[in-house]
Amino acid sequence: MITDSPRITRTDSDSWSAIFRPSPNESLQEKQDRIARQQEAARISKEIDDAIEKSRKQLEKRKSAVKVLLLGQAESGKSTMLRNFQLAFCPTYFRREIPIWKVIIQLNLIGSVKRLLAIIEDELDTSSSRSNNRSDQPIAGPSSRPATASRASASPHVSTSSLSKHVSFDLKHHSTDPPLTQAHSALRLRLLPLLSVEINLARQLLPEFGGESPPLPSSTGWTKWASGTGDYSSHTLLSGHGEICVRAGGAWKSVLERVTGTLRNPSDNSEDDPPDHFLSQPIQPRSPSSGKFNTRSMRHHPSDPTPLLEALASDIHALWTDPAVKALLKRRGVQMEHSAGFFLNDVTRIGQPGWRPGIDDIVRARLRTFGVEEYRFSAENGSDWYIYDVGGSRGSRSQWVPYFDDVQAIIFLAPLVFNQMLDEDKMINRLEDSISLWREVCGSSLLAHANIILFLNKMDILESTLKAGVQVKTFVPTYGSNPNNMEHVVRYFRDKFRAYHKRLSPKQRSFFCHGTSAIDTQATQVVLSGVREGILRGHLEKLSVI
Ligand SMILES: Nc1nc2c(ncn2[C@@H]2O[C@H](COP(=O)(O)OP(=O)(O)OP(=O)(O)O)[C@@H](O)[C@H]2O)c(=O)[nH]1
Ligand SMILES: [Mg+2]
Repeated sequence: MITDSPRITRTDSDSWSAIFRPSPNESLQEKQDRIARQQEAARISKEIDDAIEKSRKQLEKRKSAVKVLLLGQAESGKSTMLRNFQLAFCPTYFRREIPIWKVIIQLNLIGSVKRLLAIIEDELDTSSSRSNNRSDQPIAGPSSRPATASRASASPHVSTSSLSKHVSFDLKHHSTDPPLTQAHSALRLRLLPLLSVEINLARQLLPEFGGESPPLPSSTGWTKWASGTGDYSSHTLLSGHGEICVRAGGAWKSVLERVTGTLRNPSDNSEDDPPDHFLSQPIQPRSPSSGKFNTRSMRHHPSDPTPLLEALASDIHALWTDPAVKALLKRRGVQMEHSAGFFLNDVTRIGQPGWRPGIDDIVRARLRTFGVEEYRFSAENGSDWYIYDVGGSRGSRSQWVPYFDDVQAIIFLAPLVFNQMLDEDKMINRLEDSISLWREVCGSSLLAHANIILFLNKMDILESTLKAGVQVKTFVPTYGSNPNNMEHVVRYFRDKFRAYHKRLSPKQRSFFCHGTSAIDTQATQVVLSGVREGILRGHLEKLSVI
């Protein structure tokens, strides 16, 4: 049956050696050609052997590397924590990405303007249909139409379930509220070009521009530019977040590098930055004038939002600080300051020529993750780290499972935002969702071998919420009459998380918990330093190295 195999092998090898066998009457030129062919074949063969050896070594290295998974609901701060890792593990890489973050922040700002304009337009439409026969001044007065508020945190009336599910707003008319006027309408028109810039950039980023839902994350690739409605074709002002989404891969970075004129050749080693050091000191951003990304001297790419933002910064500022707009937002229960990627208060600074984001800006930027992004860091002690950043929205969670396999540690981010609802389901309280996700992660048999480290994130938001007098018991009836202060609230929820961890873990494991504020990079680096040591120690113990 298989008797002809040796014959095939012999024939192959014969024809192979025949290529290099000198012909009986070989001329000098033919001899030189033959030797050159032989040398080239040997070179290619060695290259293949080297490549095989390299991937074998890489596989070995990967097997012994530390793998950490960042888990948590959308907006829990996973990617922000990753940026803190980058700052600590590889500041050079972090610094190189500053121009990219500049565009993201600019787009976050444009997203907020877009949201503001949508609310104003809605108000103008409502009032013009109401007062068709009235004079033009004022063109809009107070209206009681509820806005499409993204975050439910103001004056809530809540239901009675364990954590509140139903929130409505106190929408009172105030006849003393300043009305919208023609001036607002004019301002709105002046700001419209910002939307074109956004659309232009989306065209750069999205071959599937105008597509529907975010693309599947399994293949590497493209960024999804999502507005609240997913309608990019229209220049009308739409409601919704205008939130930027990226899909795992990294091609989106090249697009933004092109737009910012900072696209570098991967083989370019002319970087004058010092090499990365594991957990080095936080870096200071370069001053605008010293950096090679100085925008003043640069000719802008047509999709670069910088020139338009520089030109319109004062208009945006005027709109944002306008008393009539403030009153309108208040009436509609919209608290934009609490939205992720909120930069309206910084518009004057961002609109200054040559502005370059600092670390504090970058950790406040919002870029939604789809799929799973893998990041590799090399520690100065020789250990290799793989950190996986996942998309946390409810629809993305099934994609986490393949990464559970050989992960050593999970950093689970649970923001104690007891008075906020999920973006993807406004009926579900964020903290309630975090707790049920925590229960699933703790109880997963696939993760039985992994250490789970809980970061109670967004401590700064908890603090300001409690300071504002928002009562936990309003949203979490079981909190009862416990004191409404940081110490008691944190302890209450930490104990809740700890109890589930103990009860649901398939086998006994230690409970690690830290209160964090991922936008406070200095404090976070101290936490990460301790966490890194702990993870590495556990990992080495498992490998029986120590
Ligand atoms: N105030 C405050 N904001 C935070 C904190 N951590 C993260 N944020 C902000 O919250 C927003 C969302 O954070 P991300 O890191 O993008 O959230 P994520 O968990 O990666 O979300 P997905 O990618 O959708 O899964 C960003 O604008 C961050 O700047 C924090 O501790 N305090
Ligand atoms: Mg993310």
